[in-house]
Amino acid sequence: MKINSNMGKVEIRDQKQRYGDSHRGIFALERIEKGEKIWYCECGKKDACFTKDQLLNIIKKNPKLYNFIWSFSYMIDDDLFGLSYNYKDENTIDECVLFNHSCDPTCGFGENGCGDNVIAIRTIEPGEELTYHYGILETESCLIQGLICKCNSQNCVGKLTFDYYRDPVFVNKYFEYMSPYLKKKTLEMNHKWYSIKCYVKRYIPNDSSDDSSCDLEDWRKGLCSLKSISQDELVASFASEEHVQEHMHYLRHNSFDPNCYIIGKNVYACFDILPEVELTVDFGNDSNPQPSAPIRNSSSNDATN
Ligand SMILES: C[S@@+](CC[C@H](N)C(=O)[O-])C[C@H]1O[C@@H](n2cnc3c(N)ncnc32)[C@H](O)[C@@H]1O
Repeated sequence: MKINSNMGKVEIRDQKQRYGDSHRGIFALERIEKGEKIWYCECGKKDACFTKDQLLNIIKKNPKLYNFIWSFSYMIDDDLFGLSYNYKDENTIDECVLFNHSCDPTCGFGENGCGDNVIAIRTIEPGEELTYHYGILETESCLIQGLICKCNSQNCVGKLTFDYYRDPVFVNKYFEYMSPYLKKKTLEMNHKWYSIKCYVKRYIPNDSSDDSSCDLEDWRKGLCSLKSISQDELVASFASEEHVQEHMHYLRHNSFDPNCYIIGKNVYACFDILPEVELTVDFGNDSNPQPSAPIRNSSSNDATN
């Protein structure tokens, strides 16, 4: 198998005993020093990109692609996933997609993020597996949310929740090794955050095809529930009321039957909301939307996740 490593210090080994049928992993053949560049990867530059809905539509039409898409798509932005152009043939561009996750990883992304290189974050001895923490690449709305980790490390968390970029201890340890997207998400936490119950979704225009890598940046973005949200539960919170103004364009105006309301810098649910429902607020005046603050009893709301 072709190795796109700069050193020939690594090889691909069978890992079906740990992860299941047809799983592989990347292993060190020689000692690799902390900070060494291990892998030059072209995926970020060459892969196609899709929204989650597009990926799910592709799988619906072609269920045999389920495992491939689940394993080899990765987040590059809000509701945007990179995937090999050759996905229909279940081929990847680069073997860098064979890095497995570990809760005690040996690698991270180098200077230019996952689109460029993977580096050693500590000394790696011959025979050790090369892994990175998937929390430096994925968020709560990734496809592999809830993956049961089999890394076997002492600090393995078991179920992977992918909200690690919200955790200051994790960020302190891994920020420099995160993908550009996760770095951006982490920095956004200083002025806004959406709770782990919702995510920024890209709404596909009705006339666009499922599997084209078209100009996704132009698609309308909206805040969407990821899980069930209970009445009066906190949905999103911002650093200040000023920041609500800055980011509220993600919340769609709905004067008839909004499912959320805003008090100060916080957004709450008007009633129980099911997963995959767009979150809306009555901003009052459409032409100059202002956060509305219907009188609600918010005493039971907690401004934490
Ligand atoms: C990017 S692939 C990694 C390469 C994969 N082992 C293979 O050979 O196809 C990601 C997939 O590998 C598996 N995987 C990687 N790390 C894992 C871990 N720590 N625990 C359980 N499964 C893992 C999961 O199935 C995951 O969706």
